Amino acid sequence: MTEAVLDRPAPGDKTAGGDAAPRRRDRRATLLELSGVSVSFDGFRAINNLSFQIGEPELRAVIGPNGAGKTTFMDIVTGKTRPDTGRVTWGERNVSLLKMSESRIAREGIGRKFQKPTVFEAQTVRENLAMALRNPRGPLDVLLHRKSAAGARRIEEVAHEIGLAEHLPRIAGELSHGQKQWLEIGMLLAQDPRLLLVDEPAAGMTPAEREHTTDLLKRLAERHAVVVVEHDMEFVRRLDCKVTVLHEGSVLAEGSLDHVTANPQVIEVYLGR
Ligand SMILES: Nc1ncnc2c1ncn2[C@@H]1O[C@H](COP(=O)(O)OP(=O)(O)OP(=O)(O)O)[C@@H](O)[C@H]1O
Repeated sequence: MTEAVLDRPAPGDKTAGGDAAPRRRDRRATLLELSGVSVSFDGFRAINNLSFQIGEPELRAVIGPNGAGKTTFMDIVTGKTRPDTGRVTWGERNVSLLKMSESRIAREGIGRKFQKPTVFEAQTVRENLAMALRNPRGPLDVLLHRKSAAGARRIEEVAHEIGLAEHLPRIAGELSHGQKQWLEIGMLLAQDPRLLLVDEPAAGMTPAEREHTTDLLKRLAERHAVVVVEHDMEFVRRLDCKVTVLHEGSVLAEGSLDHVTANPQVIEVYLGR
């Protein structure tokens, strides 16, 4: 299935009437699709006939009260939890993720960032990014040499993207909480993911760090599918993207934040307890 999107013109695009004018872009293809997915833990249905899709590129916020199934959704997509029923398909060829191991799913291009940063504290920012690089080793030294030069370039690129280009020689343990979060996002980027699942990126950040994180996620979503699970509505508002509200393991509402927060059922779920 595809969906039409509005986008900014590409650099150098003279057909769209100037830099500020949005234009209709190629239709966005579905990258990930969950269909009729259910999973129970000891008879309790944590995910209940869940169906939804993520396009590429796209920025999507997934919200919902405690216990709505947000973490379990990510566990299913990354292969940590296997659903009892339903389909989870991926990419142009709609391959099923359900039979793949967690490491195979990661190699397919699905990266997950947990809430708590897990960078290697004793290593430098550069070393952290180097360890994360997707770096298949071939038998020929000459090729290895070329790869390491390319790797160094890629590290610079990623560091620039996450705003840590000036911090590459620093020990990761000395970074601020926000910088560690960006480094970890960079470590995901180093593996060239197509889909990034990001769990509560704004938690514990200063206002300035939150702003940087908003900008970073929005920029990443120009080229990747980015799914942000977040409790903080102000942060979600700033992401300015489509929102999926989960409740009791199903989609309760979907659309802009204004649209979903005007939904009486959503209000009931959030405030009626
Ligand atoms: N391994 C498990 N065993 C038993 N119950 C589980 C397991 N994992 C999740 N659950 C239950 O499934 C439901 C959904 O949990 P989940 O962690 O996905 O919700 P969530 O939306 O991420 O919540 P929160 O916002 O609090 O993190 C909860 O009721 C939880 O207690």
